[in-house]
Amino acid sequence: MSSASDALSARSFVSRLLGRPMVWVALAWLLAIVLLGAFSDQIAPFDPLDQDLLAVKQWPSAEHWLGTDDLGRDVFSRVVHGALPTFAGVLQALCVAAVLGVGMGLSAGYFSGRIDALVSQVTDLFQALPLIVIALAVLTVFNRSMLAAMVTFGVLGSAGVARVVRSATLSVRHELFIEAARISGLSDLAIILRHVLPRIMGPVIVQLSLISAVAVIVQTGVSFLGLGVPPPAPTWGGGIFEAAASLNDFPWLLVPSGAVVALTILSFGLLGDALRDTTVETWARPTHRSATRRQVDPTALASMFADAPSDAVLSLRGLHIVAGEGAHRRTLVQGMGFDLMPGETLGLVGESGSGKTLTILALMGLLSPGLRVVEGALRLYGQVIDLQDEDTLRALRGKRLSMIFQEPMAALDPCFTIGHQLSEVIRRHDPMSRARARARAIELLQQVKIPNPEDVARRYPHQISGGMAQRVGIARALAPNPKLLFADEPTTALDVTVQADILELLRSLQQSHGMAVVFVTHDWGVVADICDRAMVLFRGKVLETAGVLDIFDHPRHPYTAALLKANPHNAPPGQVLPTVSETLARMTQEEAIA
Ligand SMILES: Nc1ncnc2c1ncn2[C@@H]1O[C@H](COP(=O)(O)OP(=O)(O)OP(=O)(O)O)[C@@H](O)[C@H]1O
Repeated sequence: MSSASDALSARSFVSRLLGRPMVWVALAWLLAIVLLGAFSDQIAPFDPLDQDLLAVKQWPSAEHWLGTDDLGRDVFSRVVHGALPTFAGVLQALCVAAVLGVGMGLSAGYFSGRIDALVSQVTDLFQALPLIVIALAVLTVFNRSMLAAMVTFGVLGSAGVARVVRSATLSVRHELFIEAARISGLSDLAIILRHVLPRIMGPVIVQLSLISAVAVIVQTGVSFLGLGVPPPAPTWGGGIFEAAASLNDFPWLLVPSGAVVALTILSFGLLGDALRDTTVETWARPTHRSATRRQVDPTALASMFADAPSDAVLSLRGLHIVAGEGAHRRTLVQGMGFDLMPGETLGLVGESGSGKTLTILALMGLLSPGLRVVEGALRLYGQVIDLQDEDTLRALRGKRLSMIFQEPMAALDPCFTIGHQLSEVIRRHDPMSRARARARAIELLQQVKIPNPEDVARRYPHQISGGMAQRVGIARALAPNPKLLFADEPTTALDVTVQADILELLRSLQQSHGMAVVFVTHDWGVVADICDRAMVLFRGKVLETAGVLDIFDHPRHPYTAALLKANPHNAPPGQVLPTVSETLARMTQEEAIA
């Protein structure tokens, strides 16, 4: 699932980036300059070194498009010939900064400990050194070698890249898929190249585009000081240096070389900004689905609930969720609908991938980027809501709709104590003093039967067990006193002995709070234990909905019967449990024989 959404995010990243007109302008300029430089011999009308002392300091004309300089050389030809050395210098600095910075940052972030300390000291040192003074010293020692100056700049600039890469690596290093790759025996190098590097490319590209802009400035600055490539070779910085000498009597000379330098720096800067903004929009924020949604007629929406019981807490109709666009579009949930009565627990049952989680995430307005609701409406306590309207769903989240997650730690921020996190939720929904919120947090911890709640409130999430974390997750979900709770397999990640306790807790809390609950599970034992009705899903569609006793005794759909037969709770000891597909195939054969 994560790789699919990553691919979708990458596609949406590129389309968002190219959707910015300034990116096209910047790319067009940089590409034009690179092409001019690459084909300078063919494009430049004159030899950049050819002097014509009878035509010095001329204004632009049909013969000399950008005029001539103080030695009568064609300015356009010199600018065009100066492009390639400039870009070659940028490339040299970029390669050094990228290899060194990414290498140091990845090692520091991934291995931590002594390597991290060493890299920190090296980057501190690089950042403390005065760039221009070092560059001048290098140019003196290496006889005005621009390559040496650019390599030096790349080395010193790598410190900034290393810092960005280090912090990005630290944030992905402890993700589960990295641990899983480690356990599966992948070498550190393979993990870094295959799993870490692709995840941190966004900030790395942004940083490198900014380094390119600074490389142009450094290169031009060095040439301007007369320490770069010696005259009469054409360089942009050299052009500015020569123009400065004629500033009083022929100021035009400053315009061509000054403009190309300024526009190139501006283009790298614009590209860097656009990359940063697009990275933030695509990966850090859910997509702007609500901004582009089509307007739905409120009467048409309301008419979707003509058959819904009037006293239902929540009614869902016609939910369609899709992933991808055009030829890549896949329908994941199709025409989903149900009614939930006050105080009722409805179980959503189905195999993995049947659309259970997506359904409740859509109801919370929490679908991840790349997924979208194309149709569907919700009626919540009489209020009809278009499910594409994420703003309205966001306002309901927490207050009226609450959720317990499958992974207990998912709802908890590792940086804050349990008490702080609960108080924060309480105060967001009901403004009150910190002391009162803390007392209410302790009360909630008592309600979810956490022993010694004062002590637990002072602990951080990593200092409590998985079962306790799930109790805290439940307390957090209950904090705003919701009347409707979504529970996404809240016991799956827990030890079996703890599972029963959590189920018991949920049942008693549901009764005491009078909440209606939608319970996602693939465990028939849980359905029997806690649900009033069950709804069976298959490939994003509802196959049947019935009371729990009914569904166990008289499943109407063959798939439900097959799913029940695959229930390990019913397995006769010593016999192999039939799979759902085996049972379905046998049923089809028996039907054919009959
Ligand atoms: N972000 C996504 N991008 C593309 N496809 C997705 C995305 N999220 C989920 N899917 C697909 O949608 C389908 C339904 O996923 P969902 O998570 O709702 O399944 P589920 O029934 O909750 O399964 P499980 O019991 O394993 O959690 C699956 O085929 C899944 O691969």
